[in-house]
Amino acid sequence: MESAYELHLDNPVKDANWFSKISFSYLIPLLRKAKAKNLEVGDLYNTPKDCESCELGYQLEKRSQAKISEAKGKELRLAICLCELFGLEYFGWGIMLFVYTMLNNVLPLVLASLIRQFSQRADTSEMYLTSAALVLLALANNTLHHHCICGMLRTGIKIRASISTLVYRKIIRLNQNVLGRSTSSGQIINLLSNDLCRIDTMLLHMHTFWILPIQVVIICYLIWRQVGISTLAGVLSMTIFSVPVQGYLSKLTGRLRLKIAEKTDKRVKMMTEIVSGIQVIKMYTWEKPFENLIHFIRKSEVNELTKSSYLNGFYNSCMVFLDRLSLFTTIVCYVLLGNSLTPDKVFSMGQLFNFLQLQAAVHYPMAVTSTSQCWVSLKRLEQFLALEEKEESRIQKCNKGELSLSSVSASWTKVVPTLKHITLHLKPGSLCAIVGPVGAGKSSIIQVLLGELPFSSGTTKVGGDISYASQQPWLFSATARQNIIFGLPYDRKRYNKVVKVCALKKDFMQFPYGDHTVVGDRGASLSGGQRARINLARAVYRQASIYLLDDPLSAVDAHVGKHLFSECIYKYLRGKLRILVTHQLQFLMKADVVIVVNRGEIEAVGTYNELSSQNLDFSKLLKLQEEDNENVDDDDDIGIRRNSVRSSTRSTSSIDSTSDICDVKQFDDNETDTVKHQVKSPLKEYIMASSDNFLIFSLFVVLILSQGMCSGNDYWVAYWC
Ligand SMILES: Nc1ncnc2c1ncn2[C@@H]1O[C@H](COP(=O)(O)OP(=O)(O)OP(=O)(O)O)[C@@H](O)[C@H]1O
Repeated sequence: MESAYELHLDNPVKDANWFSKISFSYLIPLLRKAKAKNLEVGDLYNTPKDCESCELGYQLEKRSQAKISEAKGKELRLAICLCELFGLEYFGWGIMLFVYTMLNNVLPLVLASLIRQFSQRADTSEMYLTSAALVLLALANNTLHHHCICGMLRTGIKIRASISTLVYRKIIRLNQNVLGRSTSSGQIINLLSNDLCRIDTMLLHMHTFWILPIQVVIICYLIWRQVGISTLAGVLSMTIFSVPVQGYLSKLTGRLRLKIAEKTDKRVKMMTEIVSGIQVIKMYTWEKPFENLIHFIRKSEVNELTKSSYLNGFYNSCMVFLDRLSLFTTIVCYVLLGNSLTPDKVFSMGQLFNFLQLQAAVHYPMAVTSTSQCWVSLKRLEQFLALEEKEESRIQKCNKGELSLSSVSASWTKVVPTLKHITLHLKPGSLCAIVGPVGAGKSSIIQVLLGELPFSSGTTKVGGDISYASQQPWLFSATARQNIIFGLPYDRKRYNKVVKVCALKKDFMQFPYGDHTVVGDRGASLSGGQRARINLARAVYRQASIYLLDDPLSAVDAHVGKHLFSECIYKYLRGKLRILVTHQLQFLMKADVVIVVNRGEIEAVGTYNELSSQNLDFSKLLKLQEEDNENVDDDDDIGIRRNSVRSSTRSTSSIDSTSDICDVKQFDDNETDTVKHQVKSPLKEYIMASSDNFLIFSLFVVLILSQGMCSGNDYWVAYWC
C-alpha cells in the first residue's frame, strides 16, 4: 500500500566502493545533512531489499507454520524458527567477532615488545616498525569490531521486522473474542516496542557465551607466560568477586524485567482506554481521578525501573575496578614470590586483565541478563502468537452480486446468542435497509457476511467482492487521498466523482493542502463527520459487487445525510447490491427491501409499503424497543457509547460547493513539523531535563574523581616498576 512517507533516496551502500564500505564513509553526506539541519523522513534512504519486512515476515511465517504442523499443533517455538532463518548469518558475525577478540589478545604482546624495546634502547627503526604494527593492528581491530556490531544490529533489525510482520498478520487473524479478554492493544504495542528491542540487545551479547571460555584460556596462558603461578591469584580474585554477584544479580534482573513488562502492559492498556474514552471523561469531569490513577500506575512502574537501574549501577561500580584488583593481586603475589617487575610485563598484563574483565564482568553478565530478558519476551510473543484465531470461513459462493443467509445463528460469546435463525435472500442490484434498535444485531449480520463473526448453524452464501464501510470510521495516518484510495490505483475521474457524492469537496478545499493533507493518527485532525465520509468514500471508491454500509449516515447532519443517501448510495452505487444499516427512517421508502431486526432475530421483511400496510410503525417500533432496552439493562453502556459517538461526531459540513478539489502537490506532515521545531541542542535539553542541578554537579564530580583514580592507579604501577 502507498505509504504516508515515501523514501526516494537509494541506499548509498549499494554503489559504494570498497574503501567507503570499510570506513562507512558513504554515510558522510547524511551526517553533513544532519549537522546542517534536523533530519526529516525524506532525507533517509530506502530500506535495503534484504531487510524488507514483507519477505522476512513471509519466510518466518512459513517456517513457523511448518514447525507447528511438525509438532502436531503444539506450541510454537519462535526461538527455533529464528535460529533456522537467521542463525547462519548471525553465526557468520560471531566468527568475525571471534577473529576480532583473538587479534585483541595480540595487542598487549606487541605493546609489551615495544616497551621492552624502549627499556633495552633497541634500534629506532625496529621501534618504529613495532609502533606502526601496534597502530595498524588497533585500527584493523576497531574496523572489524564496528562491522561486527553493524552486522549483528542488521540481523537484529531483520528479526525485528520479521516478528513485527508476524504479529501484524496475527492481529488481522485474531478471533474478536480474544481482544480485550486475553490481549489488548496496549499489550500488543508493548510487544512491538519493548519486547522486540530485547532481541536486538541479546544479539549483541550472545556470542560471549562461546567466545568467553576460549578467550579466558588464551588470556590465562598469555599471563602465565609472563608471571607463571601468580596468574592464579588474579584469575581467582576476579572469579570470586564476579561469579556469585553476577549470578544473583542476573536472576534479580530477570525477575524485575517480568514485573516491569507486566506494569508497562497495564499502563499502556490504561492509557489507550483513557485516550479513547477521553470525551466521556471530560463530559463527567473525571480528569482528576483518572490523573491520579495514571500517576499511581506510572509510579509503580517507575519504582521497578528505579530498582533495576540501582542494580545495574551497583553491579557496574563493582566491576569497573575488577581488572585493577586482579592486576594488583597478581603483582603482589609475583613480587612476594621473589620476582622482580618490569614495565612490559605490568602494562601488557594490565591490558590482558582489562580484556578479561570486559568479557567476564561486563559482556558475560550482559549476555546472561539480556538472554533471560529476551527469553521472557520470546515467551510473551509466543503466547500472543498462540492466541485463538478466527475460524476458517464457511461462507459459500453464489451468483455474482447476490447473497443469502439461511437460518443462520451466531454468537460473539458462548453464553448469549447474538443472531438467531436469520434468513434473507438479496438479489443483485437491490438496496436493502436493515433497521432495528441499538444492540439488535444489525452490525452482527454484516460481520457474518464479512466472515468476522463465525456462525454456528445455517448457510451463508456471498457472490462476488465485498466493499465495507465500518460503523466506527477507521482512518490511518496518511493523506486524505491515501485514506480513500487505500492502496488501489488512482483513477482521477472515479476519485473526483466519489469525493463529490460523499460531500467531501468543500472539506478538501478548506484543508491546507487539499486532499493531500495528512489526517493525523486515526483522523485526529478531522471532525467526526469528515471521518465518517472519508470512511464511506473508501468503501465506495473500491469497485465491488456488494457494498456493506454500517450506519454511515449517523455521524452527519440531516442535510449531508440526505445528500449521501441520494447521490452516493442510491444513485452512484445503483446496480450494485447495497446493504445499509441505518437509524434514519426517512430513507426506508427508497429501499427495495427493509429488514427489521430485534434481539438478534428478523422481525419483519418487505418493502416499506408492505411493512406499513401491516401496520408496522417503524418509528414507534424503534423508539419503544430502545426504551425497552434501556429499562432492561440500565448499566448497559452501549446506548451511551453509541449515542455519545453519534452526538460527538455530528458534522456541519455543507455540500453546496461545486468547484474541483485543489490538487496540491505538497502535503502537510505533522511529524515533519515536529522535527523542524526540535531543539537546537538535544544534549543541553537532556541535561536540563533532570531539573536538579546539584545532582548533575555531583555526578560530574564523581565521574572526574573516578577517572582520576583510574589514571592514578596506572601512574602508581608505573612508579612501582
Ligand atoms: N465485537 C464484539 N464482541 C462481543 N460482542 C459484540 C461485538 N460486537 C457486538 N457485540 C454484541 O452483539 C450484540 C449486537 O450488537 P450489534 O453491534 O450487532 O448491534 P447493532 O444492532 O448493530 O447496534 P447499533 O445500532 O448500536 O449499531 C450486542 O449485544 C453487542 O454487545
